[in-house]
Amino acid sequence: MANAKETTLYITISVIAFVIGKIIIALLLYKRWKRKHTDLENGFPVKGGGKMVMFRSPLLNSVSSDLFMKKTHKLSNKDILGSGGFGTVYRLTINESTAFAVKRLNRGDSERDGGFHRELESMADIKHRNIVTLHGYYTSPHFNLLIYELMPNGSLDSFLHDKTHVSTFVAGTFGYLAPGMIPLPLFRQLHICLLWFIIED
Ligand SMILES: Nc1ncnc2c1ncn2[C@@H]1O[C@H](COP(=O)(O)OP(=O)(O)OP(=O)(O)O)[C@@H](O)[C@H]1O
Repeated sequence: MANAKETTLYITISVIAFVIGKIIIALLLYKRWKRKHTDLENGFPVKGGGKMVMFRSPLLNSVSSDLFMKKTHKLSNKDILGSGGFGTVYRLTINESTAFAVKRLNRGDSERDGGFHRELESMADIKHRNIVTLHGYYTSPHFNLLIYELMPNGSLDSFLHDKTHVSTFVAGTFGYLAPGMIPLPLFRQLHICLLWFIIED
């Protein structure tokens, strides 16, 4: 009788220990999943654990890195300005008078990391009024950011190839001609001249 009681006790204790063990494992797995899920909300880790470097830029230095990162975490698809070969560019608005273009490059493979370093090296060395200014960068285990001056009118490429812009440009430059009347080769020549002026300047 005593043996039966002892056996029941052992079985009960084992079952309780097994259930508690399972609950602890489930809680740990849930915590891990939740952290991962929250981290990647909007594609930007909430706790980046990264390093932000601001170049001697009065504009970026006027913004604290905490505020900058807080705003960065709120970026979503509606802030996307465009995408390139290596990453996505977002409009980051700090306040009514301050905004940046932030290029996000995901990490994970050497090609992407290499792209970030190449762009950083080349852009950090260049300072020209016709070339967009790199204000700083942010690097973290999940992604890198390049912080650029915002070009509110978009890229030269979209200006030259987007039909709406072309029509506006043509109509503005040759007001006496209807947009559709400019022959393409002439426009191509203007295109080349414009680029030549920019490079020569
Ligand atoms: N400083 C900026 N201000 C405003 N829009 C920008 C800025 N930089 C990039 N963009 C927008 O984001 C798009 C993607 O830019 P990004 O530099 O990533 O690519 P790309 O230069 O077109 O190509 P690649 O990455 O292959 O060099 C551009 O076409 C442009 O519309």
